[in-house]
Amino acid sequence: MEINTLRVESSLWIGNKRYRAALSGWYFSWTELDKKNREKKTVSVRVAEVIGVEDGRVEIQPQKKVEDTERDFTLFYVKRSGRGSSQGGLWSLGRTQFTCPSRDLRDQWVTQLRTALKTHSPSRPHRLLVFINPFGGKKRGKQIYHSLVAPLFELAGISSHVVVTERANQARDHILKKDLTGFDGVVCVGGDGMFSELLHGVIGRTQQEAGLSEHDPSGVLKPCDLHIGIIPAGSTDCVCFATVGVNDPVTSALHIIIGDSQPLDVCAVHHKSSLVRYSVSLVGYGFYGDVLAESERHRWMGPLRYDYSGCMVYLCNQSYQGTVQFLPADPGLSSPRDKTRCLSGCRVCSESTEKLFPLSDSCSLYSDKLSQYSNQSEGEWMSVAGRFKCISLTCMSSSCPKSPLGLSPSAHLADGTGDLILVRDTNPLSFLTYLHRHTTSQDQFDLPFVEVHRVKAIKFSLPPGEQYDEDEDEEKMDHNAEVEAMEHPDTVQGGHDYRSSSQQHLAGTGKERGTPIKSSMRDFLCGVCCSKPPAVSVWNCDGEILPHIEISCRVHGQLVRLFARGIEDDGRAWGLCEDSRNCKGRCTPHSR
Ligand SMILES: CCCCCCCCCCCCC/C=C/[C@@H](O)[C@H](COP(=O)(O)O)NC(=O)CCCCCCCCCCCCCCC
Ligand SMILES: Nc1ncnc2c1ncn2[C@@H]1O[C@H](COP(=O)(O)OP(=O)(O)O)[C@@H](O)[C@H]1O
Ligand SMILES: [Ca+2]
Repeated sequence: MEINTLRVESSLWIGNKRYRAALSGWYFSWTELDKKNREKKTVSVRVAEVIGVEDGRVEIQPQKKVEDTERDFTLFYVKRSGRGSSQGGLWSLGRTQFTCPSRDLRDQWVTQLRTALKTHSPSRPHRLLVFINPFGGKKRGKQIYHSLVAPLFELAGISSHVVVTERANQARDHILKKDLTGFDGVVCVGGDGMFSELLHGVIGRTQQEAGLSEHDPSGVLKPCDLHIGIIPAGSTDCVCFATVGVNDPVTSALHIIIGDSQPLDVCAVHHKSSLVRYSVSLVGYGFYGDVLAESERHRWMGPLRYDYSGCMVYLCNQSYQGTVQFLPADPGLSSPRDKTRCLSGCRVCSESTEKLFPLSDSCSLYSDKLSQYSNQSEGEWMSVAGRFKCISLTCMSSSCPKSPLGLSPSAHLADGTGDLILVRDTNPLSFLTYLHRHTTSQDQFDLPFVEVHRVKAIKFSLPPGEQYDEDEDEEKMDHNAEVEAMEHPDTVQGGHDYRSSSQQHLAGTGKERGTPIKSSMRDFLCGVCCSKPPAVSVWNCDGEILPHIEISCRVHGQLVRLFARGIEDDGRAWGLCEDSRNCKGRCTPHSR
């Protein structure tokens, strides 16, 4: 073996083929040699993407098997397996078994590789707190974690403390109240609802520890240090899809292991002067609110409940009046219609980091932000009033398997802004065109009844005549929730109501609010033709129904960090662009 400060090199075998292996800088690579020592194919692995180096011949799937042969070592690393297919962004565990000329050389390689790993990958987590929702999605959370994720964590030397939740909000409360010393991150195995619990726990805890109130609508929040990991096992899994590019438990586990870090904008939703919830994907009124409210009654259908409810709500053809005020973001930086995609290492997001946290190092991040806010004039609020099919605010693209490019394909994960999409009342066919464009790469904003604005904050209010006392309405809701619980015990699992308190709160309020909550198809269709159209809808906040209608939202740039790196650009950033017929011109060279 030749070792100098820059390079370690020796001959090795893989099976009966001879290779020259070299560890230099950020890469470990091995090149096949023919009998005349001519170089053939080379494989290179980034040291930062090595998962583990083990003595002997080791397998971890389907079961762990170790054969401690003395001249061998096994390298585990990230392998990009979905290139050029519809699974771009998909990672798997690569494994190569090397045979060295002697045991001594094997020990040297293992030591050198492990040392390089520590040097080039200093921010890997060592200890994680994992929450599994056993009822999320297709109810496979426990199985997914134990069969696919735990063996990878073990291989990478990560110790994890696992909590299988027994009730909604258990994960949030655990993060808010329990001792978290020694944990480098929290991980959820579940859907967007489970992620939202971790989000609320982590943000709440960080503000508590900093002595800050979360309730001031114009207050500054402290960015959170504790990273969040998502192992997708839910219904929509939008946060995972939009930050990783695929919904795959192994890919997400590998991003967690190598300590990837993706900052994420968070929208704080307030009613008057109290915090209602945080959101990262969708704050939606009208169509998406109604779909969620309807879908809660069909939880037993699993992920299909959204398609069923989507069709039902579409048939109802409702629209709602209101006034949306918004604070536009700086148009010089980016626009929701600039046909770019926020990809791993995004320029707009990095430039925003400098704007959000000028001259910052990690210690002064928060105080810098505070002074920046206090020095900054807010800009001018704009206002749009009318009747809408839906109003959506999203801090990121909100791409998901149903909509591979998302609600706002050019939105950014970490630029401190959100995209406000206003879909005015229109005929059912035009609205269907709008919805359908979410499933193709056709521009859903290129329709006369749709407008989109990049914003820092919004406020929603009902028309003066439609306003009502929401507090009085909430009392009605309490009564209706009791009736609902008696009529529909199927939504109650294991003695606990599966829905969160705000969902329970709104259950059965179809008469008051614009949700077609009817118990059967007959009632439903009857409701479509006979009943008076409802005046108000509900807000869907990342899959939770909000207990208020008049709300204000503010985007907090890069408030949390995920174990992710954004979508890697493998030429498929526009989803369908390997197929020029479907691309419809949106696959512009500058977007790649
Ligand atoms: C004609 C096909 C139309 C497809 C329209 C797809 C739009 C998809 C936009 C998705 C935005 C997702 C934002 C994320 C929300 C999640 O946080 C949240 C919670 O997720 P979890 O249950 O995993 O915890 N999910 C949701 O609120 C679900 C929203 C899903 C809405 C899907 C609506 C499907 C609509 C189908 C309409 C069909 C009309 C057909 C008429 C003949
Ligand atoms: N053990 C549990 N029992 C009931 N509800 C739970 C439990 N654990 C988590 N939840 C709640 O279930 C809701 C849905 O979970 P999620 O994992 O997002 O699945 P899905 O994507 O199918 O909605 C979340 O809002 C979460 O708060
Ligand atoms: Ca954003």
